Parts: sequence; structure tokens; C-alpha cells
Amino acid sequence: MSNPVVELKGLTRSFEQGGERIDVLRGVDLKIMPGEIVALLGPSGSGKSTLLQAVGLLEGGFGGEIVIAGNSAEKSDANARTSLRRDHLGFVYQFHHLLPDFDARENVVLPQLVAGRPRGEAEERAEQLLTALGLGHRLTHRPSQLSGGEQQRVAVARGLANRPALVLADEPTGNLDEATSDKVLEQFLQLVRGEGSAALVATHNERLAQRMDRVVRLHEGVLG
Ligand SMILES: Nc1ncnc2c1ncn2[C@@H]1O[C@H](COP(=O)(O)OP(=O)(O)OP(=O)(O)O)[C@@H](O)[C@H]1O
Repeated sequence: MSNPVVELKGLTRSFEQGGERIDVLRGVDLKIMPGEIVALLGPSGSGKSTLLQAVGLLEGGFGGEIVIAGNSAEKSDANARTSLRRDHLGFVYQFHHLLPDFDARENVVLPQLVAGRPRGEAEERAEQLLTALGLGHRLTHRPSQLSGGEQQRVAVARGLANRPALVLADEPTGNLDEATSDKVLEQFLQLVRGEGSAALVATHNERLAQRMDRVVRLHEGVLG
């Protein structure tokens, strides 16, 4: 049997606020297998973003163990963690964070160049992903020339560009109206399934969560 793409064992995280300690994550256990799409539900402030930041290896300060594709993050130095992130993970945020001075295609090309892919191949991949998302006619538009839904679809293409084993998505459609949100999420799920990637998708939205393979709920610092 293959390795889980991510395994969390007893993950903890506390913050100090006004001299008071808040235990946000109190021992989170989670295992995601290749190709599995998991919805992470929980009310505002329950720690969904904090959990995604842990898995994304973007911040320290966590207790417990994070294993990405068989590699323990705790046992890796900063360079090895960067490689783990680059080789295995993709990110889609609620607000797209696209580079404003670059067009849609270039926003999807750049992370591939950083990962060492030749420009020609990177452009081909960017065009393929953007076309699959219905943006074949928007390749040379800059973010400011795109609608909110279009911007978010470019962010989806960028998150998938390097064929990550696991896509981490934090409220990927949270800033869109309901109809657009449904459409973008449907395209996101279809593309992730087609690519065979796994995904961990934080959302408040129970209805959208039901479209995924499995739902986990964050409540009082643990997953139920
Ligand atoms: N850097 C920080 N310093 C202090 N407290 C923090 C920090 N980051 C998060 N918190 C606290 O941790 C708790 C969980 O925050 P988090 O953003 O993970 O929740 P969330 O479930 O993603 O919420 P939302 O759905 O509103 O985005 C909140 O009470 C928040 O105030």
C-alpha cells in the first residue's frame, strides 16, 4: 500500500493573546491517502487555517508530528522542508494572491520555472490547465482585467501547476458569490480528480463539503 500524502500525529498549536494562552490545536490526527479529497469543516476561529499552515510547512511552533509523503517534517532542516513543500504541495488561497504585473499564463508559468521546468513545457502546461478551467481566452489578461471567479480559477491552475501530490486550499471560493463559488469549486474538484492529486479543503460551507470524498470537522482543537 502506498504512503499517505500527509499524516498528522498529535498536532498541537497554542498562541499567546493578551497574556493568555489559547490552545487552538490540541492533538489533531489525520491521514490523507493519494487522490483523496478531504473537506475540513469548522466554525470561524476553530483553527482551520492554522492546521493548513502546519501541513504547508510554512510556519513553526507546532507540537506533534507532520509527515509529508513519508518524510517527517520535524527531522528535516529548512532546506529539506522547502524541497518537501515544492515537490509535494500546492496552495490555493481564499484571496488569489496573483502577481498583478503578470498575465494569467505567466502567473501559472512562474512556479514551474522555480521548480526547474523548462519555459516551453511550463507554458504548455499553463495553457492546458487554464483551458481546462475555461480560461483559454484569458491567457494574456492581467489579474485586474479578470473577474473574481476568473482570478480564482487562475489561482487554482497555479496551485496545480507543479502536479502536487496534495493541494491545500483555504476557503478557495470563500470570496465569491454562491453561483460562481459552486462553479469554481466544481471545476477545481474535477481538475484535482483528473490530475489524481489529493486535497485538503478548508471551508465553512457544509453543502460544498458534501461534494468531497470525506469530511472532517475541527471542534475544540481536535478532529471529530
Ligand atoms: N498568529 C497568531 N497569533 C495569535 N493568535 C492566532 C494567530 N493565528 C491564529 N490565531 C488564533 O487562533 C484561532 C484559530 O485561527 P484560524 O485562523 O486558524 O481559524 P479558522 O478556523 O481558519 O477561522 P476562519 O474560518 O475565520 O478563517 C483564532 O482564535 C485566532 O485568533
